[in-house]
Amino acid sequence: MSAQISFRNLTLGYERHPAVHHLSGEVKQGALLAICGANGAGKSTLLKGIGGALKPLGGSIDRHGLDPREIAYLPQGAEIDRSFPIHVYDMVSMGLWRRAGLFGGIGRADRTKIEHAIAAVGLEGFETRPIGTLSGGQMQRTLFARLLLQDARVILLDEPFTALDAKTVSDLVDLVRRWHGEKRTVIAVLHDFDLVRATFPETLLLARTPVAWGPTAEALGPENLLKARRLGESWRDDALPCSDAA
Ligand SMILES: Nc1ncnc2c1ncn2[C@@H]1O[C@H](COP(=O)(O)OP(=O)(O)OP(=O)(O)O)[C@@H](O)[C@H]1O
Repeated sequence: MSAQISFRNLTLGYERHPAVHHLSGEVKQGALLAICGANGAGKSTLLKGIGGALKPLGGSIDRHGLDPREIAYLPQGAEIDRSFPIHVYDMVSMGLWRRAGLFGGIGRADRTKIEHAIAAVGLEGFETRPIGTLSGGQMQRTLFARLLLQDARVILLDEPFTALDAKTVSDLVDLVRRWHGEKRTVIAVLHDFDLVRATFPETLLLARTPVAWGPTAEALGPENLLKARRLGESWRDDALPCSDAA
């Protein structure tokens, strides 16, 4: 498989303070990659960099000509405004916006796609529910239905299964497996190592710098986890990029 996303000595951060640095490597087309690491390790920052919301402070990200519309991004739950007055059906239909355009209108074929996506996540009957009244699991199912409609080549998921019950996790993991079977590239930030070991063949263990990147069993081996923990004890949020600190 050829490279979908390549990193070359990448530094990402905020106000010139790096949150991810010295990351080099490539994500192959069709990869199913977990990003693991402690709180503050730079995982969400890296997803934002891949999605293009954050520009590198140093080094580069090469998306190999991928149209930005081909990248779908599911942020952490806390970043989603549930007070926005919108129904499940309309929220899911937003998955079509990038392709149809905001004022493109929704035709009969699109309505069928929306209905299928809602059915695929088990939310039939919830179409007219305001999203503010959904449980956490129902909301996450709604967001996965929106991702289904986005039909993107690359899917970025930030802690997609946090605070969900076992049935919901199992249903949503099935969708991730389906995307993988369709040769889409899926990159997910996850804290549940058992889930990662069972589902994700490849893992990047991050502690601001990459600790390990490869087959999950090796990347999450005891030595790497210990190294990641040690690195985590020495982080400073006011650190400068290495080029400035030298
Ligand atoms: N918008 C921002 N402005 C300034 N600093 C930020 C911003 N977002 C994140 N950071 C900092 O960057 C560092 C990495 O944060 P990031 O959210 O990428 O970590 P994470 O590995 O995803 O953590 P968690 O597991 O807690 O979600 C942290 O020190 C965080 O405080």
